[in-house]
Amino acid sequence: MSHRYEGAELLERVRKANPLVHNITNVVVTNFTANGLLALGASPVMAYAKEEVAEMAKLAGALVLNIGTLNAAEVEAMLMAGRAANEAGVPVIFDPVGVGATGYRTETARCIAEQIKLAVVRGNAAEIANMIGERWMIKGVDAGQGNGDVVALAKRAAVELGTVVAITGKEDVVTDGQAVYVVGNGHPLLTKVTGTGCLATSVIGAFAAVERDAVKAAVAALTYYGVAAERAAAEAGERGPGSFQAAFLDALAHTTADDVKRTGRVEQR
Ligand SMILES: Nc1ncnc2c1ncn2[C@@H]1O[C@H](COP(=O)(O)OP(=O)(O)O)[C@@H](O)[C@H]1O
Ligand SMILES: Cc1ncsc1CCOP(=O)(O)O
Ligand SMILES: [Mg+2]
Repeated sequence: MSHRYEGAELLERVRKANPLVHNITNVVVTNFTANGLLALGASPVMAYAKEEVAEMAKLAGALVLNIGTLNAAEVEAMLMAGRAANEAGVPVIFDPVGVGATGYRTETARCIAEQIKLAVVRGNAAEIANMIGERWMIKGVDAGQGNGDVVALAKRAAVELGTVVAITGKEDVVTDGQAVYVVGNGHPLLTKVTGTGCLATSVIGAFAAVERDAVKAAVAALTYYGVAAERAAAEAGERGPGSFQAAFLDALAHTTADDVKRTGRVEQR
C-alpha cells in the first residue's frame, strides 16, 4: 500500500500552516537547518537559554532536540523545553547525534528518552542501535543498511523507546513497532553535506506540527526530503557537494506535492 498521496497532501498542509519549529540543535548545522526549514515553508527558531526555552517550546508547533554538540547547560535547557512541550501537547522530535561514540552522548540520549515523551526519534542505524544498547558500527562504516536488519532494528527500538523511530540511510525506515514504511528516495550526495541528517529531523518536526500521527508525518517528511534531494542531484550533482547543497535548498522550496506524488517511493513492509 502506498502513502504517497497522503504525504503529498501533508506537504501542502505544512506550507499553508507555516509552523514554528523550535530547534535546540548543534553549532555545525544551525544555519543550514534554519534555511532548510524556511525553504520548506516552515518557520524556524533557535532558542537555547534556560530563561526562555519553556516559553518558546509552548509557542511552537514542534520542538526538535539534537545533541550534536551537547554540553551541560544545553542538556538542561533541552529537558526544560521538552517538559514544557509535553505539557502543552507540542510534539518533540529527537536526533541522538553520535550516540554510542561517547558515554556522555549515550547517557544523555537515554536520559532524554526516559524523561521526555518523544513523538519521533530520527537517527542513522548505528545511533538508533546504540540508543537501545545494541552495538552497531559507528557512522562511516556500513551499519547494516541493505541487509534487511534495519527494519528489525527499527521495530525493536520503537518498542523499547515507546516512540516512532525513523532510521535514515540508503533507504529510510519508519515504524511505531507495528506498521513499517520504507522510503526509497534520496541521493548519496546527502552524505557529503553535513547537517542533512539533522535537517531531516527538523523537517520531520515541521510535518509533525501539522499531523499528529507521527508515522504519517515522518514518512511524508522523508519522502518529500528524498524527492528534493533527487531533484537537486539532477540539477547540480555533477558539480559536487557545494553546488548540491545550494541546489538542495532550492529543491526543498520548489518540490511540490505533485512531484512527491509522481516520484515518491514508499513501501509498506
Ligand atoms: N546512500 C544513500 N543514498 C541515498 N540517500 C541517503 C544515503 N545515505 C543517507 N541518505 C539520506 O541522507 C539523509 C540523511 O541521512 P543519514 O545520512 O542517515 O543521517 P545522518 O547524517 O544523521 O547520519 C536522509 O534523507 C537519508 O535518506
Ligand atoms: C559534524 C558534526 N559534529 C557534531 S554535530 C555534527 C553535524 C552532524 O550532522 P548530520 O548528522 O546531519 O550529518
Ligand atoms: Mg546525524
